[in-house]
Parts: sequence; structure tokens; C-alpha cells
Amino acid sequence: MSADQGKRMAAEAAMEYVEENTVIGVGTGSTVNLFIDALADMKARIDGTISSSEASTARLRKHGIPVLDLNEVGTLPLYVDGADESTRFLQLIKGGGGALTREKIVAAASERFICVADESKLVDVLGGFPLPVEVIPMARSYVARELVKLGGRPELRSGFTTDNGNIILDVHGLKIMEPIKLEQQINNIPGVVTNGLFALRPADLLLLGSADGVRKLTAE
Ligand SMILES: O=C(CO)[C@H](O)[C@H](O)COP(=O)(O)O
Repeated sequence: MSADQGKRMAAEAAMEYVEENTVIGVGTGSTVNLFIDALADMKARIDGTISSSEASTARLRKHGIPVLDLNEVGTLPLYVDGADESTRFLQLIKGGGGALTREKIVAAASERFICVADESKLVDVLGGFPLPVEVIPMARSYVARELVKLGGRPELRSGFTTDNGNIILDVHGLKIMEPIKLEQQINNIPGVVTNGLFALRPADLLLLGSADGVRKLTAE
């Protein structure tokens, strides 16, 4: 079974959790794109969406799905997003698409975070995927030096600017044994907007598309 098939299975399985007459938080990436396409079928029965990126906003609007302002709605019942890596504790690395900051905001503002992914994303230890860190441009060199002190090898994501006008440093070579601690340490570096560890606010449910069907994991 291909990764794309696994992504589609997970994305479509998430539709089971979408309730009528609610506002849905929508993440970013190729798996979420499949969720958006499925969501289009019930666009008349939801109150709208909160988008985590300009790319998702464009796809939602192309389908005629309303995109609302987070400041105009209260707590969201549901947020659906992908991940680059997940542990069995549902702590994640996200931000491969560079949308980590808005994704973290929408996840924080949601009661339930369902992560959709193919089974290749499940790992024992986070860090095989380079950890994205969104940084204010003038702080690039300083933040990079601080990330080296934490044991990583930061690389500038070349030619990329986030939706917030910032840069991304992808941090290679980390073996993340204490995700909550590292998430806090990196976020405490002046100039860091946020990093792609979702450990303080992990997912609540992981839907993994696999050859055996959709596996449902909750934090152990
Ligand atoms: O965090 C993300 C974007 O910032 C994505 O959720 C993550 O990169 C997974 O993407 P895909 O579904 O394409 O594998």
C-alpha cells in the first residue's frame, strides 16, 4: 500500500468526527488536502472552517467552504491536521509545510485534535524528521547558534517565507527524548516564534492509514 493511499484512508476516516453545525479547524499539507476535499461534500451542513495556512484557505475557498476568522469564533470542537512524525504518545513533529505557528494556534484553540497520517509517520523517538523552527528574520544567526548548543544542526529552509513573513530553520540531528522540555527550551530563545514540536499540546487521536485499515491510537 502506498503512502498516498494511507493518507487518503486517514483523511476520509476523520470525516466520521465532523459534526454538523460546527466550525472545523483545518490544518495544512497533502493529507489535510484530502480531508478538505472530503469536507466539501458536507459544506452546507457545517458553520465554516478556521484555516491554518494560506494554502489551505485557497483550497477551502476553491470548494466554496467558508473560512472564518479565529477571533470571531470561540473554542473549536475539532481540529484536523497531519504530522511529519508521531510517537505512540501522540507527541508530534509538524511544520514540514512551514505552517507550524498557525497550526499550533488552531490546535491550542481546539477541544479535540485529530491527527491524520499514513503509518510511516509513526516513530519510536522524534527527531528523524528535521525539526522546523519559525524565526524572526533578524534573529536567524543568533537562534541558529542557540540551536547548536541544544545539540542540533540548523539549516535555513532556502527560498521559503512563512505566511507570517518569517524564516524556517530545520534542525537536523536531534534525538528528542524529552519533547516537552525541548519544546519549551526552543520557544524560550528570543527570536523564535514557535517550533514544530507538539508535545505540550499533543494530538488526542491519531488516525493512521495502513494496509490493515485505519488504526486509531489514543495516547498511552
Ligand atoms: O505540519 C504540516 C504542515 O506544516 C503537515 O501536517 C505535515 O508536514 C504533514 O504533511 P503531509 O500531510 O503532506 O505529509
